[in-house]
Amino acid sequence: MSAQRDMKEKNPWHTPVTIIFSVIGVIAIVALVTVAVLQNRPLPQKYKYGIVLDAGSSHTALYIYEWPAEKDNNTGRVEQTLSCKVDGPGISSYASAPWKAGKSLTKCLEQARQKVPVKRHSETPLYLGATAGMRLLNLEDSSASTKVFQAVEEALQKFPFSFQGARILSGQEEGAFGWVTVNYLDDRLEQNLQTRGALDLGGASTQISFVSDNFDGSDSPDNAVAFRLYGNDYNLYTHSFLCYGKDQALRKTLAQQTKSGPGTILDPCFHPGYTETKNYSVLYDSPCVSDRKPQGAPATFNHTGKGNFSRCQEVVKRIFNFTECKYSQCSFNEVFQPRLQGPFGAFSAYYFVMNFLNLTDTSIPLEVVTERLSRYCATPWNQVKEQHPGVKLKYLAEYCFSGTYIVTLLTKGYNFTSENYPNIKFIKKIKGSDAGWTLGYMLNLTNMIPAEAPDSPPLPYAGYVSIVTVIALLLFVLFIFSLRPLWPRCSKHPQII
Ligand SMILES: Nc1ccn([C@@H]2O[C@H](COP(=O)(O)OP(=O)(O)OP(=O)(O)O)[C@@H](O)[C@H]2O)c(=O)n1
Repeated sequence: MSAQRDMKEKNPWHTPVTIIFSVIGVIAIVALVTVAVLQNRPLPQKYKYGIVLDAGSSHTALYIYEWPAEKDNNTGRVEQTLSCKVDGPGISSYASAPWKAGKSLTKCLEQARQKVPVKRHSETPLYLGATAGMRLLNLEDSSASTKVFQAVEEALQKFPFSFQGARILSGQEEGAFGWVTVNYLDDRLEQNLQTRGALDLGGASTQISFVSDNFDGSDSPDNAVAFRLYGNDYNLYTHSFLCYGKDQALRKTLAQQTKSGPGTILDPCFHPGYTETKNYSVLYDSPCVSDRKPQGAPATFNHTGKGNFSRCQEVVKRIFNFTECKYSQCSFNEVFQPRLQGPFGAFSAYYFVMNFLNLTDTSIPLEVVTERLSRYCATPWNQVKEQHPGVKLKYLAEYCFSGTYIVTLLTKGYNFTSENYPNIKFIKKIKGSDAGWTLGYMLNLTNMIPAEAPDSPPLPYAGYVSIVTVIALLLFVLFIFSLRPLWPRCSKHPQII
C-alpha cells in the first residue's frame, strides 16, 4: 500500500502542475483550430442580380441573372434565375403607338420586382438591348425609333432597379456577346478549352461567330472582335446578316415569287392545301424588301402552298448572292468568312424550328435531314394541323419554309458539309441559362469576366481545415514530448526507494 502511494507521488503525470499544463495546452490548441476554422469559414451565400431585356424583332424577353455576392469578378458562377416572355410583338412594332411599347414591358418587370430581394433592388442593374427589329425601324424612320425608346425608358425608370439605359446593339455586338454567353456557360473561357462557335437565328437578322486559326482580322477588319478573357486572347470572326432572320427571309422569298406573277403565289415552301389571302403590304413594308408590288396588281394576293422541298430550296437560294466575292472566300452577299472551325452551338430560331421538326440530332446525316424535310413539306396542310393541335397556326404554317431556310443557310450560305454538320449542336439552354446575347452583354457591362485569370486561393477550404488540424495535433504531440524529462521511468518492478 505504502509502495503504491509512494509511486503515485513520484509519477510526474500526477502532479497538479503537469495536469494544469496539459489541460491548458489542449484548450489552447482546440481554441486555435476553432478560431482558424471559423475565421475562414465560407460565409452564407448572398446573391447579386442583373436584369437584361432582349427587345427582339418578334418579341421581347426579360432575363434575371444571379451570382454569389463575393464572386463579382470571378469564375463562371452567373446563372439565369428567371425568364419572362413579354406579351405581344417586339417593341419595333409599336412605332405608331410608342406608349404601348413601354406598357407591354410592365408585367415582366413586376415579376422581376418580386423575384429580386427588396434590399437588392436599387443596386440591381437593368439593361435593355434592342436588336434587328429596332435596327430596321431606325433605318426606316429614326424619329419613330427615338419615340419608342423614350416610351420604353419612361416605363423602365418607374421600377426600383438601377436602370442603365436602352440602346440598339450593333450586329457585331449581338454576334460577339452570343459567342461569349455560350463559351462562358460551357466553362470554355475560364478553362482555356477550344471555343464553340455561335449561330444565332432571329426574326430579322442572323449571326455567325467563331474563332478560326486562319483569321486574324486583317482580311476583313469589320468582322473582327478581339477579346482578352481570363488571360487568353481571342480573335473572333463575327458577322450579322441584317434581313436574313427567318421572318425577313420569308418576306424576301415571297416577294421574289411575286415579281413575275399576277395575284397568286404558288409557294413550294408551304404545305399543299394551305391557302390564304394576304395583303401585299405584309411583304413590302420592310426595308429588307426592295421589290415592289407588281404593276397593276390588286392590294391582296392569294398565297397557296405546293409543298415541295427541292423547289422551295431553289426559291430560297435566290435571296442569297453567291456570285461576287472580293476576298479569298465568302459566305454570301460578298461577305468574307474564314474556314469553319470547331464545334458550333445553334440557338434561338435554329433550335425552335429544328426541335419542332425533330431534327436537333446532328448525327442524322444531312441527306436524311433533307429527305425528312421533303416528306414534311409534302404533308397536306389539314393533316399537319391535325397532328399538331397545340401549335400556333402562324408558326405551324411556316416550319416547312423555316426548316428549308435553315438547311440552305447552313450548307449553301455558311458552307457546312456532311462532314462538319455533326459539329453543330442545336441548343436552347446551357446549364439552365438561355443561349443568346443577353448574358454576354451583362457580363461585359458589369466587368464580370476579368481580362486576366483570377488568383485562386492556394488551398480549397477543406484542405485548409485538414492542414490546420494536422499541424495543431503535431504541436500537441511535440508539446507532450517536450515534457519527456518529467515522464516516469519505465520499469517492470516499481522501484521502492
Ligand atoms: N416556338 C417558336 C418561337 C419562335 N419562333 C420563331 O423564332 C423567331 C424568333 O427568334 P428570336 O431569337 O426570338 O428572334 P428575335 O429576337 O425576335 O429577332 P431578332 O434577333 O432578329 O431581333 C421568330 O421568327 C419566331 O417566329 C418559332 O418559330 N417557334
